[in-house]
Amino acid sequence: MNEPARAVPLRTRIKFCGFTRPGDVRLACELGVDAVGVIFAARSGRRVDPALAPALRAALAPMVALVALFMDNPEAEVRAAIAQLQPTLLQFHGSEDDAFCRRFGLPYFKGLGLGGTAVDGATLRARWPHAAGFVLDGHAPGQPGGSGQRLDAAAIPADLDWPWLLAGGLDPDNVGDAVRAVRPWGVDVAGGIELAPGIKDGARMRRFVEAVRAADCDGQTMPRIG
Ligand SMILES: O=C(O)c1ccccc1N[C@@H]1O[C@H](COP(=O)(O)O)[C@@H](O)[C@H]1O
Repeated sequence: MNEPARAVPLRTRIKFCGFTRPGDVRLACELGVDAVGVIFAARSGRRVDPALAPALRAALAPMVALVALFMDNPEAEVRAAIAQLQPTLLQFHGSEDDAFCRRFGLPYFKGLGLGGTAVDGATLRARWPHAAGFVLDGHAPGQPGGSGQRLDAAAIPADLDWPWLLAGGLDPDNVGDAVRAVRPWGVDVAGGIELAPGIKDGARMRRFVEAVRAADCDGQTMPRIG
């Protein structure tokens, strides 16, 4: 008899965010991450000038997603950044509504600070019905991400039946336990793999990926086919 489908993902997706150097992008791709993020939010120490974006894109390996991150940027800025970076996905981390997020014709993730709040998955899906996924961060609503604040597992909407990334204060030493505890669809990290804002640390990137893959192997059973 077939075993029921598991809600637990067999492989946790990994997004590394806040790249400013092509060499760091190249190494992240070699380490096997699913996505690399470039930040255009004004309130970020990792903000990239759109003129530097083509060099980051050129460093990307085939089959790795490229994410452009915004936080309440004017539409013209979003369009200019998209033209330079040519991302595969957008991430909006401010007060953007669904109509704004979808007007660029690319799939988007909505980033949300859930610190000190309770929200259910049905509400998120109703507010951003075209979101390809959500990034759930530990900082307070309205604040920029990349703050290093952990997300309380109790704040994760139990009914969210859509791709979502766990974010906020993850690093190579805590990500394995975080994955085992909440089994997110994916994880998203900026500060925990850096030497300084926007300057990635190769050893930390490698240890982060290894910790996620080790957690993926724990307690997982492959679904039986046929
Ligand atoms: O990283 C930033 O500077 C940033 C600024 C504004 C909005 C979002 C931002 N980053 C996002 O937050 C997560 C978690 O960051 P951290 O690991 O806690 O440092 C990061 O991956 C981005 O998606």
